[in-house]
Order: sequence, then C-alpha cells, then structure tokens
Amino acid sequence: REAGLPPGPPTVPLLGNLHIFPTEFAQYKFTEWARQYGGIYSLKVGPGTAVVLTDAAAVKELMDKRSGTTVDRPPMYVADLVTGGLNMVLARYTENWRILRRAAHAILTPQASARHLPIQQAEATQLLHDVLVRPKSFYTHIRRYSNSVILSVLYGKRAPRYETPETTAFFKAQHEWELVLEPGATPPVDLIPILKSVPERWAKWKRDCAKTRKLQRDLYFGLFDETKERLARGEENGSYMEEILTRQEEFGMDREITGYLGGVLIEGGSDTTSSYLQTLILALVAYPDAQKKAHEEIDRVVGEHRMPALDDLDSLPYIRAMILETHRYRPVAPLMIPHATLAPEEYNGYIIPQGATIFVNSWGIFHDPALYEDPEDFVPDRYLLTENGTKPGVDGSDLRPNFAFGVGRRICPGIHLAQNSININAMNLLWAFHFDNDTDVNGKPIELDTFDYQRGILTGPHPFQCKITPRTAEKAEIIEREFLEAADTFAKFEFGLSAEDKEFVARSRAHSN
Ligand code: HEM
Repeated sequence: REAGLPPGPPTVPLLGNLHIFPTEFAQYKFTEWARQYGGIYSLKVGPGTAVVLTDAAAVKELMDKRSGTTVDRPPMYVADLVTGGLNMVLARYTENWRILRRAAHAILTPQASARHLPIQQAEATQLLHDVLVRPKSFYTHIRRYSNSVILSVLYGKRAPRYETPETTAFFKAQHEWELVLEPGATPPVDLIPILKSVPERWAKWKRDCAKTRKLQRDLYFGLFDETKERLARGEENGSYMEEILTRQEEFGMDREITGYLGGVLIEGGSDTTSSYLQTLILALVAYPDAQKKAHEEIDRVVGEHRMPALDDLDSLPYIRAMILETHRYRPVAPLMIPHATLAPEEYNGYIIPQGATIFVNSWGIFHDPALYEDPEDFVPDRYLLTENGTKPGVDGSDLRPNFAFGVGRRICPGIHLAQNSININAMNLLWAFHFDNDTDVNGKPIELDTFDYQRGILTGPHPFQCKITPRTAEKAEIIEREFLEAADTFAKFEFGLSAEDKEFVARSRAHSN
C-alpha cells in the first residue's frame, strides 16, 4: 500500500488484497472492514487501488461536492466489448457518456416524468388486478409491471404479459449480460491487458460477450426501428424515443448511440423498480406491525371507496417513511455503481490517486449502528423522528432522502420516474392487500429469510412465497372496475401486439366483465 493511501487490510506482494477481494455480496465484507478500518479505507487490487467510503461526510464531500473528479467509472473491457462503450451506466467519462446523460436528463425531469403518469397508473392498476387474480405469481407480476412501464415510456409499446416477446427477449439478454459482468466470469483483463488479445476460439468469455451483444442489439435496435416507423406513419403516442428522434441532431446523437440510450434505460428501469417493490412486500410480511400502521393510515386518508391517487401521499407520512425505510433496509444498489477518479484527490490527510475505483458503501452507511437505532430492523417510524432516519441527537445532515439513487453527476437519471412508480405502487398495494406468511401443509407459517437476496451489483430478493389477500370485497371490485377503465389508456400503447398478447388482452378484459 503506497504512502498516503487510506489504511486497509494487510497486503501481500503483487496481489495486494486481490486474494481476499470478495466476489459476491461484497457489501457485507466491505462493511465488516469499515467497522475495522474506518469510514474511508483502501484495498490494493494488484497495482490498482480501490477506496471504500462508508462515511456519509466523506461521500458528500468527495462524491457530491467534488463530483467533477469522481464522475468517472473504472475501465471495464467486457462492457466495451458488449456495448462499444455506449452503456451509460458503465461508460467512462467520455463525450458519448455526456451525450447520453444530457439526452436522458432532458426527458426524465420531474415535469417530463409527470407526462408518463397515466400509463404508470394504468400499469399499476393492472398490477393490482394481476395480483388479485393470481396472487402466488406476484413476483413475476411486479417484474412485468416495471418492464412494461419502461417500454411504454420509452417506445410507447407496452407488455401486457410477462411472456410478451419483448419482455422475454429483454430478460434473456439481461440474464446473459449479468453473467458476463459477474466477477470471475472473465479473466482479469482490466488488470492484465495482454489477456484481451486471446483469440475468440480459446476464450469462451469473448463468445459470451458476442452473444450478449447480439441479443441486446436485436432488441434495442428492433424497438428503435419500430418507433421510427410508427413516427413515419404519424402514429405518435408521446413516448420518450419519439422526442429523442425528433431532437437527435440537437443532442448530437447518431443511430448507434440512440439505440443504446433506449437500451440502457430499459436495463436501468426494469429490475431496479421491481426489486424495490419485492423488498417492500418481503418487509411487510416480516414486519406485520409496520404493515398494520400503514393499513390504518391509508384507511384513514383514502378509505374504502376509491383507489389511492398520487396526491394522497402528502397526507400519508407513515407510508412516506416506509418508502424511505425500504431503500435503507435493502438498497437495490448496496454499493451503488463503482465510480473512479479522473485526478488525485486529498481527503482528511489521505491521498486518493488518479484512476482509483471508489465504492460508495451505502449498505454500510444505512446499517451503521452509530447512525441508526436497530439498523437491522425494518422500522419506518425512524423517518418520522428525523429527516434521514438517524437517531435523534445524531447529525444525519450529510445524508439526503434520495441517497439510495446515487451520488454526484452520476446520480440516477431515472429517479423521478422510479419515485412515481414506487409511490403509486406502495400506496396501491397497501390499500388493496394483506401480506402474510404463507403456511405449509401442516398450517405452520413459512418464515421468510430476509437475507435471501440475489448476487450482483444490483440486488433484490430471490422469489419468495407469501399469502396475499384482498382487504375487502369492495376493494376487489374497485380494482376490477379500474382495470377495465384503464383499457382506454392502454389502447394507445397496444400496437403491434403478438397474437397471444392480443388474445390475453381481450380475455382479461372480458374476465373482468
Ligand atoms: C428503485 C429504483 C431505482 C434505484 C434505487 C436506482 C438507483 C441507481 C443508482 C444507485 C445508480 C448509480 C448512481 C451512481 O453511480 O452514483 C443508478 C444509476 C442509473 N440509473 Fe437508476 N435506479 C432506479 C431506477 C432507475 C430507472 C427507472 C431508470 C431509467 C429510467 C434508471 C436508470 C439509471 C441509469 C441510466 C443510471 C446510470 C447513470 C450514469 O452512470 O450516468 N434507474 N441508479
């Protein structure tokens, strides 16, 4: 470890800390080390350096205030092979990233996101309907919901079923993408560049990259071309890509970069929102007292005879607190997405060298017992006591309510769209259903493992079992009725459906009759 670096675990020659670098659920080991080495420590990864921040003040200073130097991402050859450096999430600080970011920002502002509320609301109604009809499949209903919302927002084309061809193609491409990105799936090409020149016939990982690239391009450019053709026919429905296509020149975007912009937004918008909602349900089952308080609140404010509306949230402080607590309890991105430095930075007497990888350990911060009372428990009430949920008397001002969405110039561009989805669905689900432990054949409750989460940089619970029942017969009727009424909103987004989708749409509406 070079002089001036933050402290960290003892190193060995050549490898540094590489031999002890966690390859899965890194947030847990990183948090353990944070309790030992402090809120800022370093890891030597061969000749490279990674710095782990588990201290809110350091994050605010280095990542938010000095975002100009911490905006980069670490090099990732595999991502370049698959996406040609055009995946906004993983892209280095390049002109292409700036173009992608500007285009995303211009159209995902709070005002622009508000334009997409009708389809989000209609899809959320279908989610309630799907859960009502087939409660056991809630996990896939939620995945369909988030994928359909993002497809509708971006391309004006929805996915009525989990098996809708675009949705199936997306989850297939995404699965392959996650496999190639998994640590250990590829040799350490970023550390040992010579490995990049191994010919494809001896490098399965290169063939996997080529396969993923093809799956992504077939879907992303297929959707892109379809939108272009729809525009040419004069059949606009207000989708994001329509606007991008008409402003392509202004943003300096060619076909290639425009196709990948759509792609990265589907990726960013699908499993993040669904993982969040699955965690919310897991927590409601595991913490029935919190569920009861939320039920009482929504009954008092919204009542029995209508579905919640977005404006209701202003009068629902406990549910607002629950939404924040869900982000804290099981953040979708427990280490955010790694950043990297464009220039050396000095902080608290330590040197962070140029090119260092920076992990923001949001898991470690959110689960710090010095900041939070009983951090391992799901306790929405903490956000009623202080703005950032920290213990009264502890200074939580270095945190912010949208901390789970990232830092500095890389903060999540989908934040407003995501928050609308989360807010609508949290209210809807609580208004409509009871969430309980399922029972086994002997009638014994099946306890949930609240740590049974997926591996990966973005995480959510593995599919789990629970019992979901409508809270009253009247609410079930309202859901059926609202679902039918949403048909008009859906219609604009239902062009070019497969025969199976058309049949499903017709059948589900007839069923509701
Ligand atoms: C629960 C929902 C979501 C959460 C918790 C979430 C969280 C995050 C986090 C932590 C980052 C990394 C920020 C950083 O590096 O500092 C990120 C980046 C990103 N998110 Fe989200 N996100 C969500 C939903 C969405 C949605 C709906 C979209 C698309 C419409 C989206 C698109 C992106 C993109 C493109 C990036 C990369 C930004 C860049 O590197 O410049 N996300 N998100």
